[in-house]
Amino acid sequence: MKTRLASIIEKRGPIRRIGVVGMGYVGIPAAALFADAPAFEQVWGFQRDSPTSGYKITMLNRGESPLRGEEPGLEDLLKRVVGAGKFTCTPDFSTVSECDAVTLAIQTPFADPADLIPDFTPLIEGIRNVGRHLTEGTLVVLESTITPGTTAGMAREILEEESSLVAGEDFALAHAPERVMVGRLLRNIREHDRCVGGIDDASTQRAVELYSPVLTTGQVIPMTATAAEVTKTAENTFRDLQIAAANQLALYCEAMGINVYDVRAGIASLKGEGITRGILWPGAGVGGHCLTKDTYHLERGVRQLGADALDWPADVASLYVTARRINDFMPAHMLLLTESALEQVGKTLKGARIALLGWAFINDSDDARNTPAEPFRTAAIVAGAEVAVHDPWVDPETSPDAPPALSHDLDTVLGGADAVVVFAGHRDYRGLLPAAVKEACGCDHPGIIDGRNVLDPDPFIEAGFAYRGIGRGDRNGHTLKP
Ligand SMILES: NC(=O)C1=CN([C@@H]2O[C@H](COP(=O)(O)OP(=O)(O)OC[C@H]3O[C@@H](n4cnc5c(N)ncnc54)[C@H](O)[C@@H]3O)[C@@H](O)[C@H]2O)C=CC1
Ligand SMILES: CC(=O)N[C@@H]1[C@@H](OP(=O)(O)OP(=O)(O)OC[C@H]2O[C@@H](n3ccc(=O)[nH]c3=O)[C@H](O)[C@@H]2O)O[C@H](C(=O)O)[C@@H](O)[C@@H]1O
Repeated sequence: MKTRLASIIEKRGPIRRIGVVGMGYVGIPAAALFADAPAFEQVWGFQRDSPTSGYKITMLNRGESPLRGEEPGLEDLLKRVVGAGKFTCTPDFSTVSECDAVTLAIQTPFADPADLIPDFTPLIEGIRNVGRHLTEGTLVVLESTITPGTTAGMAREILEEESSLVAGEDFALAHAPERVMVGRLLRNIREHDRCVGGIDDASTQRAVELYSPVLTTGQVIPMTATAAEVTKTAENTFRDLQIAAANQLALYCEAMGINVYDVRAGIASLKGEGITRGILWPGAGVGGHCLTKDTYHLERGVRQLGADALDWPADVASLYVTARRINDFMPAHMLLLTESALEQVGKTLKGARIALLGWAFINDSDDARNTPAEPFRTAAIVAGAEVAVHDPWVDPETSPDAPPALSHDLDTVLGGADAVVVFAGHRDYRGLLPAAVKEACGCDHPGIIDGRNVLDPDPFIEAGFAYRGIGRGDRNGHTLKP
């Protein structure tokens, strides 16, 4: 028996006209790829004309990308689809009434990182605007990373309230999370498998029809909307968990006086017969706007959807939240290593000048969102140190996350430093030479603290540095060379 919705969709025919709400890192490449697919005839990018992002509308209608950083292929693709008249950006939501499908890729930050409650205000505004112009048979897809239960809960309620239509009967509703990484947005959308979940089968099938034409090697994986929400938040939760396991092992190896990278190589050598130990890399901490929040979306989801049904051992904390605490501890450990190196040369954090190398949260990138270098810098200043920051990738003028006095001049930042602390594994730091660093610092025994295993300790120790490294229990207790 065909459902009412399936009949309405059949009468409406194939998806031809698409709306994408939110012209950001996710929405722009998604809209451009929809516009480039022969299956579709028109795509609108709905971008609110806000003081911080309204400028994107004009740029996009000129075929220019407003995104920072290199995105291979994006500018050419935008010029092609804008030139062909297949993509238009607009702040006018009334055009939603012409769309067969509308996706929402709006940011979902935390109002205050301390309470880890998501700020859904922008998303709610977007959902409301879509609801106001929603027509029968339209598919609505949430792409933002959201707390499990949001699509079938809050989003459904708002859309129904604004449209006076019923989800699952008059319109289709689904969640299709994005798995892109900045710097490879187009490739990731085309090649990653895409989890797609509707609130019912007809919604799921309609969403499969929407995403299939833009995938090249990726496959569509159909499931329910809530399962898709859990998939997205859990895959980042598991990555954060794996990193925390590597960080815990690094702390143990430091305490036992051994080299964690030897242990890591040993563990990773166990392969074959389906046995793999995907051990990730320990480091100075976990940043970004995904791994730092998605665990808490998952935790909130199980509390909202399954609190009464959850069977869990008494007085045992969530493994996932514990992993977050371990990763968030790493900047404090970096400060302890810095203090230890300074003590070895008769200095204290108080009054010391620290050269912090690498502000971005990820190697060779300008993205500094939630960088672990921030809590380190704050704690070092509270302890009485002066901190100079170097990062050749982060633009002090345009990056919203740049610290005060960030410099691109390494010698200036190193000048007078009592300790040099590597926080991001930028390729720029892999070639640091002890003699040059020592000359720039201008003291006999600088401290060198390696948070990303980019330096070979021995040449620095031989040159008289007080070396410390994450997981380098085999070197952290070295004697100071003259
Ligand atoms: N950036 C990334 O690498 C990834 C992001 N995600 C998720 O995708 C979602 C979007 O993230 P980004 O694209 O990075 O955010 P973004 O901040 O780059 O883009 C969001 C855009 O939506 C616009 N916007 C906000 N409220 C609006 C409204 N009511 N109406 C119309 N436009 C509105 C903003 O002005 C902005 O241009 C988030 O939930 C994020 O967690 C998921 C995977 C990867
Ligand atoms: C499961 C997964 O791989 N999720 C990816 C993740 O990308 P993200 O941009 O957050 O970068 P990331 O490589 O996870 O790094 C996050 C942080 O973790 C640190 N990190 C990473 C790997 C590692 O072995 N050790 C480590 O300390 C990095 O230095 C960085 O500070 O989150 C993205 C997202 O959800 O936006 C997602 O699209 C990406 O595919």
